[in-house]
Amino acid sequence: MRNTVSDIWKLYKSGEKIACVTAYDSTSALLADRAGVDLLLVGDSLGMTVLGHETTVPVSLEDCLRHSAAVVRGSEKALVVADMPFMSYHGSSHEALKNASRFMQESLASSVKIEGGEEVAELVKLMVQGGVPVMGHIGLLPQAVLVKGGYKVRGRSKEDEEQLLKDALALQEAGAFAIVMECVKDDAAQRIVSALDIPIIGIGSGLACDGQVQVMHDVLGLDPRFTPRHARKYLNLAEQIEGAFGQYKDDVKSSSFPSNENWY
Ligand SMILES: Nc1nc(=O)c2c([nH]1)NC[C@@H]1CN(c3ccc(C(=O)N[C@@H](CCC(=O)O)C(=O)O)cc3)CN21
Ligand SMILES: CC(C)C(=O)C(=O)O
Ligand SMILES: [Mg+2]
Repeated sequence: MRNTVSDIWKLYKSGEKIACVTAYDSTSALLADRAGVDLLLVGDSLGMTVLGHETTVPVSLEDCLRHSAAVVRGSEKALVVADMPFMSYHGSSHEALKNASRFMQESLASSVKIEGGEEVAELVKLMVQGGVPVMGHIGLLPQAVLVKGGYKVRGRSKEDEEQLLKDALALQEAGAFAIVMECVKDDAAQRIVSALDIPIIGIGSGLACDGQVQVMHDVLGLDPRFTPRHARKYLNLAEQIEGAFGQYKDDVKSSSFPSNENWY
């Protein structure tokens, strides 16, 4: 039986850390699921990691729906959270709710995630009332990269720390089942985690968080172009894959592939 928000709360209440990684396709979802990862996030980071965009801004609703469906098909146990992409929850609450329901009904995701704090709390409340489990996302908000002028660590000033705490409390009050907290300075992060009664899943926000989320490509060392400081590379897949492709290419060129067990 697939994890529900209750299973995630059980982990939180027992003090067991929640392990979350992004997934974008059914094969990697299957592997992370078998490894026992609690929660799979179909991040709109797929725009950068999979589709080759420079930011997550060009990612469409259709992109996210298709990849979410693939992750659901590949996994059995993990709770699947689908990121709602840029501007898919800003027009009107009517449109936002309609878009959220497509993740639940077409992709069969178990929940959605939206970026923002106080400003999206009312919308979170409406989604939860409609039966959509919602994960919040505070701190560094990649969808705001163009208005912020870059990716900046949050919680460096006292005012910013207060705002982040207000945002977290507003999301909790609105009924979010958990919150991703991205790139928030460690002391601000600790304060927010202590003040909240729902799991805070950190990325680049220190050890106090109730769980951690990382981008799959960063964990696997799959993208030779970029790895943020907050990631730990458990493999250097980029190097291994490039090596394997090179050997394959050489074998084709030299006619050492295929051999008789490879033909019919
Ligand atoms: N592969 C990948 N991993 C991610 O974690 C990730 C994505 N892509 N794409 C979407 C967002 C963007 N993220 C980012 C992007 C840049 C920084 C970055 O440049 N950080 C600086 C610190 C900046 C500061 O000090 O204010 C660093 O040095 O790592 C961090 C997170 C996190 N997300
Ligand atoms: C980095 C995580 C939290 C995310 O939102 C994504 O992968 O899109
Ligand atoms: Mg995202």
